[in-house]
Amino acid sequence: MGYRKGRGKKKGNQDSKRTDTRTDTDYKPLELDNEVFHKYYKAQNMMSDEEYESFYATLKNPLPSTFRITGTKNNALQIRKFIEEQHVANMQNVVVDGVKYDPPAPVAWYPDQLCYEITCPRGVLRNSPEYASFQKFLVAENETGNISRQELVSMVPPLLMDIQPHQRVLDMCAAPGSKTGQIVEAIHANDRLNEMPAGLVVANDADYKRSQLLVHQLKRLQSPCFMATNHDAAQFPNITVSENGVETPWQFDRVLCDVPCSGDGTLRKNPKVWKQWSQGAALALHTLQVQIFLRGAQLVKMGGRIVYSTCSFNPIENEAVVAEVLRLSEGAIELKDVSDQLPGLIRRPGLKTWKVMTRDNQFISSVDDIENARSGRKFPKSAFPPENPDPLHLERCLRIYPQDQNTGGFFVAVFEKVKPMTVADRMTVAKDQGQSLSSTDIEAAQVKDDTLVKSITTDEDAPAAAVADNDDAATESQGEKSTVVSEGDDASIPSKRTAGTEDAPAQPTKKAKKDVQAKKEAPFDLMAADNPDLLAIKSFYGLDPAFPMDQFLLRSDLDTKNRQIYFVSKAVKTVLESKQIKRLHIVNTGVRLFARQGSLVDTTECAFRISSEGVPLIEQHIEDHRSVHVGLDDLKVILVGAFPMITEFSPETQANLNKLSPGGIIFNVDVSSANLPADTKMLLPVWRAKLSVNVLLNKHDKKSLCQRLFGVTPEPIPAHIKDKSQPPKEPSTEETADTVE
Ligand SMILES: C[S@@+](CC[C@H](N)C(=O)[O-])C[C@H]1O[C@@H](n2cnc3c(N)ncnc32)[C@H](O)[C@@H]1O
Repeated sequence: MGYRKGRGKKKGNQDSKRTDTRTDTDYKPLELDNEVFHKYYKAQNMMSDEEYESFYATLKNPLPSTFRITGTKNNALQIRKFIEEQHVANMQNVVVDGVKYDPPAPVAWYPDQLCYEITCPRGVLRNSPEYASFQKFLVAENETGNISRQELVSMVPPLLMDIQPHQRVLDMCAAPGSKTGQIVEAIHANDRLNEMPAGLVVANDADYKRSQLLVHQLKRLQSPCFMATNHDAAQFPNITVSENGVETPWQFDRVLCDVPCSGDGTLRKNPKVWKQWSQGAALALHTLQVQIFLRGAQLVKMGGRIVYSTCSFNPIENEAVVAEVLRLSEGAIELKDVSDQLPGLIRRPGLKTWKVMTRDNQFISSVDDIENARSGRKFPKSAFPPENPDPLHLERCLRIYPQDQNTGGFFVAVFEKVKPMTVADRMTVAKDQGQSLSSTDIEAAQVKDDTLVKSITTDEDAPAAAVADNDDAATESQGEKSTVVSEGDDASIPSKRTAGTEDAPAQPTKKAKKDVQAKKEAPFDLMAADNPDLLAIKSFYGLDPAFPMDQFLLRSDLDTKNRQIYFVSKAVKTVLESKQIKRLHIVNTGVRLFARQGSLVDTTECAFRISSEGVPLIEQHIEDHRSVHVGLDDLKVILVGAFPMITEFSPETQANLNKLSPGGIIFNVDVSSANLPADTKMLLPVWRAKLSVNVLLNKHDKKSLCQRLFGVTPEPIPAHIKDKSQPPKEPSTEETADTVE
């Protein structure tokens, strides 16, 4: 159901049009209807007339909410068990105002049933104690990263990418990052004790602010394999990387092109699209979509997989783009038949023919039908159906319609690179034959590949595209000529308040081409393995001798006092060592493992503490001589108190703390008696000062944990300590790490 603030009058015949019926003095219901939309899609013959009525009617109903359980499979299965036993079991007979509501249920086609659907309306969530308790659980687990709220159909593209943990993956249009989250999780699916994550996930977006949102979203996953970049995907740069001493063009095992689109598949979630929808939106985006997909096809390795997706029903953004890129790739990529994957997911075949509509709502079958040459440029030739579609196998595309399984709409197509397409591909073939090229030769040859993408030009007069999300004001101001580009998963965009950023601004396609980087990022400099700080850390914490000491980064604009040390995967390191690294606009990479204590560290052997986000990664690789096993009572002391004295802990913990010299330690908390999913591990970074200790969590995490486990709010940090503390300058961390004696 859609609401917008304001004074606008309802248009059209209200008797024949279904509208949202909620009444609220501040809000006017949005009209859930659009005659041109209806005419346009009815004419596409996507389904029978009867089914079409059901399709159209379903679009007016609110969307059920869905979430997936994240993390390694073992952990995820434990959480599922907990949900079933502790929540679903209690929700079998929820009755609100005389109506019985079904409990949340796993989605049958989702692998291992790790995704749940909640169909009851929002009011029930608030008015049923069982649902309210479940909702509280979801909020807490969402914060810790154990679950992720995401629209169901948006989960499909990453699942069809068939990602293996060692692979290199490029997500070309990634913000706000719902699908990137799934990709990162797939890369870490096999994380085991003493095994370093090996893969690489590059999450690119042309919009710098949205890239920052993405980084914020992905932070909770803390992956050393993750890198965010800021480029127009159609011009994603060519760089070479050294692989076993051989200069090799940088390519990926998997590429996702979840391109900007008109977003009418999200109508159930974004009702404002009803009003904004126009036939021109898809036409304005078609060429950019072709460019991005083509560039993605160039960047995928031989034998690699590329997935193209939109949250639009429009064949101009879907099959027409697929047909054009298949034509341009000259047989190098093939549409894959994935009908055996995700059994149970109802999908319909791609269209082989479709109709194009003019601004005055007339259907035309070819560009030649347009008399005016200038408006002809607004109708790219490739937007029309191909003359001979059969060899393309467009039926292998997946169309997901709302009425089939009560979801949003989505389009997905899966491809494999079967023949060389670029110089990079030809080099791979040559490498297999023991030949190699110099980086200068590779670069010269790459110019030819670049020309292909650049030769596909967008219409200079095309209307600007705007990103549609939950911010009504942002989209209402776009006016008639705007094209709505939906990110599909606005549920996962942090609110302005929590994200501390503005919602995404309009995203004009023309501007997006310019690779404008809004802010100059601090460099991501690799540290020498024998850096004195690293050696001090290694010996103090007892780092495993096999730990890769050459994968640490320093963001060198930070002063020495608050120095932050980050860790990256081997694959990220290889990229950072590229001779052309300056071409890549990196927005973020690396997990912060260590941070230098700002002050009062003279008494310690090592001034670096382990950061909270680094604990899960490092704890398997350090000796446990800096670990202290504690129970829930001790946990309460450290969470509730601000800098509790060592004497406030249990006698056993006091004895253990007294054995340790001042410096960073880890509290290994026994949570077996807490009402948490089985096998929950709780490891907290702590600074042990001479007489007191301090948990090194940011104040929001500390408060949330404290409230969740003990139902109380932590004591505030006394003002005289606050003044002395020197929080690190790294964005978004607010650790008050210093202690006083
Ligand atoms: C459909 S949304 C992506 C949603 C995302 N994959 C997810 O699952 O959260 C499309 C994204 O493309 C970005 N975009 C628009 N033009 C672009 C371009 N030329 N190159 C790269 N990204 C672009 C927009 O900023 C927007 O974030």
